[in-house]
Amino acid sequence: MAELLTSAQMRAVEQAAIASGSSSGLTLMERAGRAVVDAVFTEWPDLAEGRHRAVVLCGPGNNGGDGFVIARRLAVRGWQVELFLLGDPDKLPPDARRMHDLWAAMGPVRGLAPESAGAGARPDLLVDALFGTGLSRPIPEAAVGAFRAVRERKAGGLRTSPCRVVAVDSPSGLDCDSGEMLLPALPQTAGRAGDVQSVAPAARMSPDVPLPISADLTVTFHKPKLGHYLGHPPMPSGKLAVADIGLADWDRPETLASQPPSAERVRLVGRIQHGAPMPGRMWPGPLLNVPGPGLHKYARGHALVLAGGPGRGGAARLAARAALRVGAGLVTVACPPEAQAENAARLDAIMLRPLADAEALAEMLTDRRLSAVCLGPGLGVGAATAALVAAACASAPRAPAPRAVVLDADALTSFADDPDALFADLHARCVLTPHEGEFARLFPDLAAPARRARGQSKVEACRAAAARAGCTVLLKGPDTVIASPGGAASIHAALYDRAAPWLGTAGAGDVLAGMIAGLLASPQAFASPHPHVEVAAWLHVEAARTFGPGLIAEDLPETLPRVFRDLGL
Ligand SMILES: NC(=O)C1=CN([C@@H]2O[C@H](COP(=O)(O)OP(=O)(O)OC[C@H]3O[C@@H](n4cnc5c(N)ncnc54)[C@H](OP(=O)(O)O)[C@@H]3O)[C@@H](O)[C@H]2O)[C@@H](O)CC1
Ligand SMILES: [K+]
Repeated sequence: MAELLTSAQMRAVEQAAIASGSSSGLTLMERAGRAVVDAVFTEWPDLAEGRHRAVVLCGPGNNGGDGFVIARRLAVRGWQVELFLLGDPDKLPPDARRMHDLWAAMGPVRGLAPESAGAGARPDLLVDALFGTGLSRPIPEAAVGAFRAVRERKAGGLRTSPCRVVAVDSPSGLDCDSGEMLLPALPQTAGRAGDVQSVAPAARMSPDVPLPISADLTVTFHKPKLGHYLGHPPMPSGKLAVADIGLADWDRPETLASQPPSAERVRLVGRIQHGAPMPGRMWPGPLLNVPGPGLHKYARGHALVLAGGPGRGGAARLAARAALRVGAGLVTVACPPEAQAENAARLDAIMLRPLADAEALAEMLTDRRLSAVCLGPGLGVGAATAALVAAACASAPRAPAPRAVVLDADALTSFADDPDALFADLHARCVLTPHEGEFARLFPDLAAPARRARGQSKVEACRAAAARAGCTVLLKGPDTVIASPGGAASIHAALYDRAAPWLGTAGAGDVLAGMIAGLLASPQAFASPHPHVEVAAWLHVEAARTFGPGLIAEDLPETLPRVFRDLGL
């Protein structure tokens, strides 16, 4: 479970190292530049041999300082390096100025402008050292223009090799806290492939708009930043490499993957901790609802999944199947009496009970062995569903822990007119699993357009939603965010080498709700649902990736046994 840092947290670690006297800013900058060059050669071994051509674009801060180090190190290897600086050398911060001077003794520093940057033959490598963690507003148009001008240079002579782009710390324009691209409004251009059609001021509003600045490889330092993992593909960072620049001793210890996360640091859900994959018995093993030797099925909990009327039971059956496969000892589907025949024909290991209304649910939930309830998928939008939600939440037994309640789909939308009525029902063992549309109905002021306009990230918005709701909220997307009322937050990113595009299929969300319910049904589950929700998000994507192309929602629960075997469980 890797940690993700905000720009401010990264600066604090850097400052702690410098204040200790163990490292100077100059040393860190030298290590950062060296790490980028090493990462380039690892990624593109053909560049490690022989002499090549590079264009280095340097910005007005320490990101630019790293660029001067890279230029010097490439030139020392015999590369032909052109360097352009945005801004006045006399205004560079001291460490960057020192690196500027070292480079200036080796080669020219040219002012950055699209015209000058566009002249010359296509380089083998474009180094984007314009802006990093210090970005505070949309980048200047000249920076975007110069970047594009270099990229569009024509190949010289017989060369046909591509221009690879490496970004130092982040592709310039990426807000390292929110993942938004802070770009200037650019003029509409005439429909050529790769052209910018429209870029809203200050933000890339749609994943369909091509990015004027992006990288093939981004090399960030010490730990990834939140912004690298927030957003939709294609990710402007391209591929992400994290370079050790000797700051580990000045950082705090990470929370254990098997424990709820702390409120201070956002964590990236996954098996990687301290740069290496954890064995399955360390994570997610301890958070799974697995059979112990000699344990009764009730020791793994009993999940109840509510289903809608005739012809609408498929979503609940998917959720129920997922709850059973993920480890609940027993799963019961409760449906309106008129849908009983349909469900009976489709269920075997999953039990079935008729359920007329909210009053009947309250009565059913006097059975304390029902340790988790999942409701929403296919339930229908309206007052009847809202009443079922109230009954499910109100009947939480106090001991040993309140019953877990997972609310998805129609259970959320039924409160679109009165979200406060939902929040009044919820307790700390509830989990809401909205997609962006459902989230917008419950938290209109935290929805994507509103939060972007305020410069608020998806993580901050989800934290605010969890605090308001008083329970854990999982906000779906390729960059799923999980937040709990105390401020704990995680990102599960189905991005980069964990992309799972075939997960965009009908019913996949119902399966996720069922997986969460199945894990939380365990009497051994933590009081905080957060770490179990993290595991469910991970298993969901892992099952999709394990199954691969052609996936439909039914395949997700059926792939879980293979995922568990692959984990060595
Ligand atoms: N932390 C570490 O451990 C290490 C950090 N290192 C490196 O330092 C980088 C962070 O450096 P940084 O703090 O100087 O910020 P950086 O991204 O260069 O930009 C700041 C400059 O840009 C300016 N500026 C901002 N936005 C602007 C805009 N839209 N348009 C125009 N100007 C704008 C801003 O000006 P101001 O806002 O003050 O007016 C300021 O001059 C980090 O990403 C990494 O590469 C490594 O060397 C070693 C280890
Ligand atoms: K950069």
